[in-house]
Amino acid sequence: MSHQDSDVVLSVRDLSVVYGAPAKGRKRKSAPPAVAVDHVSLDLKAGECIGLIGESGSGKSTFGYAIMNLLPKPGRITNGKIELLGSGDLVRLDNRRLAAIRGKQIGMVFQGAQSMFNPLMTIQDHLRDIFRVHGVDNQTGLNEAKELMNRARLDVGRVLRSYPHELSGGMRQRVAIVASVMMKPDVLILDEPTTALDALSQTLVLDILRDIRSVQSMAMIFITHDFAVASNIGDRIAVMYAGQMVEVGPVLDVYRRASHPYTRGLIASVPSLTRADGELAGVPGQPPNMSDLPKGCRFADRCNLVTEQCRTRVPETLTVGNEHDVMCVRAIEIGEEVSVHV
Ligand SMILES: Nc1ncnc2c1ncn2[C@@H]1O[C@H](COP(=O)(O)OP(=O)(O)OP(=O)(O)O)[C@@H](O)[C@H]1O
Repeated sequence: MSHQDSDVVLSVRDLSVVYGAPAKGRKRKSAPPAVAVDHVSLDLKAGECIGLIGESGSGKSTFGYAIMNLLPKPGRITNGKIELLGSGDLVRLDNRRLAAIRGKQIGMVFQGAQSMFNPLMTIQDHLRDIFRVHGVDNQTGLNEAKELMNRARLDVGRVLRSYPHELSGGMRQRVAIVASVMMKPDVLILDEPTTALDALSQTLVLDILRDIRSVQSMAMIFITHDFAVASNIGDRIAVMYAGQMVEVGPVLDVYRRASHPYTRGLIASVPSLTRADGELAGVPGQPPNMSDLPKGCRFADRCNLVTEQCRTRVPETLTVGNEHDVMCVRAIEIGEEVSVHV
């Protein structure tokens, strides 16, 4: 899903990620490899925020880790390109070059970012490490960090002296954000940065991200399973289902004219996203097994608009509006029907 644009900072083309070792010889005893991200393309423009949503297991985190070229084993990129403006194809860079780019040109705040901290080091020690890796003078770096901490409503003096366990989860998350934007990356990937936080801390983190974006131009991919959060922070929404990007478009367009039945289900699930049994309220059923995918559309078994051809034909991506792309054979009629009702 892509629209060539001159101000694109990150261009992902046809990216596939598999968990599992490649087959050796004819007989395979281990489980077949699971395709977690399957031929996904996405362009991120300078300064924009894409809210990337989807159920657990849809491949959102894998997509984020793959962009950083930091996949946990046995994950591996089997296809595609990740072009970062000015740095080339990240898939093909060596580790030394990647280490220099990570943090400086492209940053990531991980799911449960608290684990990024060494319990034996103060926050100031952590920051010093970052300055050292990127060759930044200690005092200059510290001044920059202090300003960002103020923006993140953190008590600078106390936080710098503290060990990670002395801070609350929300404070650690805010420090993680400060640490990841300190080098002013062009792109920041945030993997569920608000999931483990209470409602107040969630709102604060979203406000802080907005505030930081207003002073330093930075494109973001904000991964979440929550449509409301994605539409609150995002300029565009990207919806992943079973390793594929099934709908991408500007927030308002997707909201008003959701054209994939899965996206419609996600919207119908807001605000009570999941039921007690873990199913999405608006989308009954479970995603397919990623090691044994169906032949046609991956959503067919859960789709209330399924037709015979959906079970045999892999859907193409259709453009239903300006920068609004949908992977469903019925996207155009579904979009028209929805817009009549809003
Ligand atoms: N380290 C791993 N080893 C094997 N399979 C994995 C590994 N990590 C993820 N997977 C598989 O890849 C698929 C995508 O997982 P991923 O964590 O990227 O999804 P997600 O949308 O980020 O889910 P969540 O919202 O729960 O984080 C799933 O089928 C998952 O089981």
